[in-house]
Amino acid sequence: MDKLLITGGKRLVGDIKISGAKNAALPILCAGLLTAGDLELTNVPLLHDVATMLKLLRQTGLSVEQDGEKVTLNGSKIDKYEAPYELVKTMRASILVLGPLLARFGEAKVSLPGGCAIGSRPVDQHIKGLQAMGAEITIDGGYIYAKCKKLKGARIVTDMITVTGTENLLMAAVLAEGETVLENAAREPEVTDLAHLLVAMGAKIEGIGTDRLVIQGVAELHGAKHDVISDRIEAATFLCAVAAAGGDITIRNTRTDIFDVALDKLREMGVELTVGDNWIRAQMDQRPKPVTFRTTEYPGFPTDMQAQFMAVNLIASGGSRVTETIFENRFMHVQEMNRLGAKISIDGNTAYIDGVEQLIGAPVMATDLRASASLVIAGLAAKGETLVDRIYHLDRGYDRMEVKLSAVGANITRVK
Ligand SMILES: CC(=O)N[C@H]1[C@@H](OP(=O)(O)OP(=O)(O)OC[C@H]2O[C@@H](n3ccc(=O)[nH]c3=O)[C@H](O)[C@@H]2O)O[C@H](CO)[C@@H](O)[C@@H]1O
Ligand SMILES: C=C(OP(=O)(O)O)C(=O)O
Repeated sequence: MDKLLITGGKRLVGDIKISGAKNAALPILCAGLLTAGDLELTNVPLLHDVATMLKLLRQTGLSVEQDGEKVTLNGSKIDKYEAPYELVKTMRASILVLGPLLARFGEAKVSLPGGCAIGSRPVDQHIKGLQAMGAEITIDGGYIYAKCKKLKGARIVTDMITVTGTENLLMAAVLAEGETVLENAAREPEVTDLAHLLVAMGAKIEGIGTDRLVIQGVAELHGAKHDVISDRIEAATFLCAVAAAGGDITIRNTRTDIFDVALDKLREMGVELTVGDNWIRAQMDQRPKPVTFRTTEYPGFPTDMQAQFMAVNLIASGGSRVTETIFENRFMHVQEMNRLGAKISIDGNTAYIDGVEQLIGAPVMATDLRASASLVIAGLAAKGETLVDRIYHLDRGYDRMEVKLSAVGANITRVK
């Protein structure tokens, strides 16, 4: 099993190119199920989750051609409407085939994703929405069986804001008969990116970027070309790395308008930011100042950046509070951080961090994707060697993180 060996204490200097967003690429690849035409996608990140999604989509009969970050899909020969447990268990986003398969082919059999390290993560809202559109849904043997000759538009109010729930229902609604209104829709930039692709395929969607999406179903969708939005979570992760380790880096191929809250927090930490049209320069030459925050849905502070910002707080010049409101178990990194000499205590969904002057390297274990990233950041700031185990979590969502970090001067290598 691969591990990352980090010798901390190096300043980070240079340029890093940000990849396409995992959380946009995954639903967008599933949109290939909605049309018999060609979808030509660029800026598709080279991630394990993308490879898993392509494997899953190939099993349905979808044709996939991949040339680096360019992926062309053709859905004219799909004849299997299933997502098996073996693939779904490794990637929850597999649930995103449910809406498109049901909408275009009238049936789908998708394994229930189950929980994961960060929480129980039910998909009841996906099911409730599809039922409102007329789908007959049964659960048997760990699988969701969904049937409906033709989905019908409906007004759907989800109990909470759900990102993949909104995406699944959006992809179902574009081929449903009549009007669907999705109230309480997620506004994450990745949802918006999917909506723009669907419009390019001929879908009729109003309210893109708001919490009320109004969709007029169309009989069929055609092919389209689309450049996947850049990954704001990857971008923020590297900015946190420089906040913790110090240095002067410029991230490129990034959007600068979709993570204001994170940029504000970085400034509060003492990072000097210069923002261009598609780049951000971050300079840090002081001990970080502590920042207190609570995670919420977009445009609030993203749960997917919680662990990385906590990693910077570990060495801040004072105390901070981090409150997680989206997932019930997203503090698995805390015990590992404490092994590096951090001082964190947890009370309910709030972590209290007492900044220490210096972390000391140690072997640590990654428990989920962003926890892994946070341990890498802590390792870059720590004195001595940190060995991060179970980095298959990291590879799910970061394109060769150690290569990008080495290129800006980090002492980090992948070991077997
Ligand atoms: C592939 C992808 O895009 N993953 C992102 C997506 O996950 P995902 O779409 O799974 O997360 P959701 O937005 O659905 O989850 C938000 C909250 O709603 C709950 N919930 C959700 C659906 C449902 O049917 N019932 C229910 O109770 C969840 O357990 C969680 O507590 O959004 C999360 C929140 O920004 C991010 O951390 C993930 O990186
Ligand atoms: C939680 C995440 O992803 P997923 O929903 O794919 O598990 C994440 O990207 O941090």
